[in-house]
Amino acid sequence: MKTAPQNSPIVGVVRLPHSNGLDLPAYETAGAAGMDLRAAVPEDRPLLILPGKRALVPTGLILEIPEGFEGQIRPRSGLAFKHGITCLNTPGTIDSDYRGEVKVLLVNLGDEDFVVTRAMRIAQIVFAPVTRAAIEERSLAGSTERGAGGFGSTGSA
Ligand SMILES: O=c1ccn([C@H]2C[C@H](O)[C@@H](COP(=O)(O)OP(=O)(O)OP(=O)(O)O)O2)c(=O)[nH]1
Ligand SMILES: [Mg+2]
Repeated sequence: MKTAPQNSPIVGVVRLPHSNGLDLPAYETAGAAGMDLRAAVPEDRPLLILPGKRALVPTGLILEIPEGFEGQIRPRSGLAFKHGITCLNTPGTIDSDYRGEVKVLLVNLGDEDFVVTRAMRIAQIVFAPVTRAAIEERSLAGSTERGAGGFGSTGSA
């Protein structure tokens, strides 16, 4: 089953010309959390990412995410495991009011050159509800058992 349940939020997709011919994001399996995103680089101009370098990869897509949701751009574990390719800013945040092209910031943490070819599945996007909080300034923080302890204060084992 590649379709979503009936009550799922509807995300609009607008294609930019350079995504013509590419599959739209879709869940690959019935229980997949993320939809894979494809690289909209030109067929005849693949993108080379040298070891230690980063690149902003176009998807050719504008998303219209409903208010109250966000898109999280996450790495694909296969690319990370096999090639050391991950998203530098993971999880990348796609705001519901963003109307620019979704881009994926890849970094090559491996030892070898990595070539991004057209239609390659480079990352995945997870849609998630967002809670927007209100900030209230206070003069003192209430006391807790943890207090100011952090960064390993409870021990390492
Ligand atoms: O991996 C990403 C992360 C962000 N964006 C787009 C969508 C997002 O809504 C916008 C802003 O992202 P973010 O808030 O993370 O970046 P910023 O550095 O704070 O930029 P801005 O000042 O535009 O908010 O950039 C992407 O296309 N890919
Ligand atoms: Mg921002």
